[in-house]
Amino acid sequence: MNINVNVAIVGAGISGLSAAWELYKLGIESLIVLEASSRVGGRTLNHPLTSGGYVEQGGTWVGPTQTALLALAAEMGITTKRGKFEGQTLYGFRQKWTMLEASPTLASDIAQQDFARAMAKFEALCLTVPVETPWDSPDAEALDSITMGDWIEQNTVTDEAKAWFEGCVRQILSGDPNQVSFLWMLHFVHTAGFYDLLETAEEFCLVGGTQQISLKIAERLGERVVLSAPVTEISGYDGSTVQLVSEYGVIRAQQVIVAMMPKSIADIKFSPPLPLGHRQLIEGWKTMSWVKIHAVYEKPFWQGKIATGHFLSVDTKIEVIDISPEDGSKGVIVGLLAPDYSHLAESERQEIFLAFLGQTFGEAAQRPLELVEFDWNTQPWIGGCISALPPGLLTAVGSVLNSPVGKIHWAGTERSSIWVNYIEGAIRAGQKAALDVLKNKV
Ligand SMILES: Cc1cc2nc3c(=O)[nH]c(=O)nc-3n(C[C@H](O)[C@H](O)[C@H](O)COP(=O)(O)OP(=O)(O)OC[C@H]3O[C@@H](n4cnc5c(N)ncnc54)[C@H](O)[C@@H]3O)c2cc1C
Repeated sequence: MNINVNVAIVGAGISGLSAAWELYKLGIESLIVLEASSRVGGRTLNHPLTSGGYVEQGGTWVGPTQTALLALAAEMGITTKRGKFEGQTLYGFRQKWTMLEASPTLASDIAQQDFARAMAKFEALCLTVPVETPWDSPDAEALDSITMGDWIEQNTVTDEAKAWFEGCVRQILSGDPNQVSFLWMLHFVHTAGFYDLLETAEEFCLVGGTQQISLKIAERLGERVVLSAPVTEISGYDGSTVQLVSEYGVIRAQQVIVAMMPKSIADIKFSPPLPLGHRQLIEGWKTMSWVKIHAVYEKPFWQGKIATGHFLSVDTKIEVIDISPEDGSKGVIVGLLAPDYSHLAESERQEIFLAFLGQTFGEAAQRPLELVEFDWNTQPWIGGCISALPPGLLTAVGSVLNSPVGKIHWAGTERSSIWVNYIEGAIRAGQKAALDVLKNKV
């Protein structure tokens, strides 16, 4: 099949679909969205429960400053609900659970003071990194020459503060602080505002799940969204018409938006080859992800008996959060397990997880009605939750991140300068790419 369109979009995650929806509303009806997998939503995915309802395997939470996401959800008629049960996070290190003090004083435990001092220094440094051009930061090269793990090591004195800091970073990164550039990490956090704001990113969920946004946009775009159509080749982007090859057929487009996890772009053959900087950047990304497990119970029997619904163990690299519905109609705990657990057999992983639930929520938590797990580390076409850069790349070639190459524009959450790596960033990057396409006069 041969198809001619004004704009072709590669990837029907929330970024690609936001781009398509923006273009459609602005009068560009000649467009196609090509998606490799058999569903839309990418890193957002609902899973129906046998006991009724659903859980979210991917991106779930929404924060009050994520205004593009809240606006798009409202436009699609989707409302919000409570994100999780109240209670502060307990950090576990060497078998001891600790609540981190917001403002420790000189009378506080030495480790609490150590942690707070390091966090204040980290936040102050975050603010020096421009969100649009992190490579222009003062001392950019020095900051990009070390890992986040190196910086924690150099800036904490006590074992506890070091472990808690690593735990905090692993929580937002879903991976190892020793693999990512310190400059990249500062930029990541600054695009959300500052560290404390990251905690507010779990304030709400969407009723029906975040995948609803993509499903509803796809419904409105109808046949313009084509599933099971991986793009394998993009050619002629330096001329007047771009040609995209997919199992669906050959598509000729005036402009293209590639809205995928950057690492996956390496699977597409470009003719002519992309410029060197773009290739180095695409190949350099690291992808990382938790294994996400939901345990479902008849009732949240632990509520009222324990101090909090949120435990983050630095020792085991497991985090568990009570996300039971507010009306108490069932109990639901979500577990986020570090990528290290991806290599274990499912039964072994679940045994460890259930034992952990028993220790934190009480012995009965070892007997859920249903246990549902999803490992993003092993998914085709996506292969992770977060894309991160190792030391050196952001200063060497980061400046090409958002530059179009001929008729190709880039989207996907990694291209955003606000809430990068979150759904908010994905929507903003999609909407920006749509406007860039329009500026280039379709
Ligand atoms: C476990 C987990 C928990 C998360 N938690 C949160 C959270 O609570 N809050 C939050 O805001 N964010 C969260 N995120 C992150 C959020 O889900 C992502 O930032 C966002 O969904 C990314 O959207 P995207 O459109 O940029 O990319 P993607 O969703 O990755 O979309 C890219 C699409 O491109 C497709 N594709 C790949 N290759 C090709 C090809 N060759 N041809 C055609 N199509 C192709 C893919 O199949 C995919 O559908 C989480 C993610 C995960 C995995």
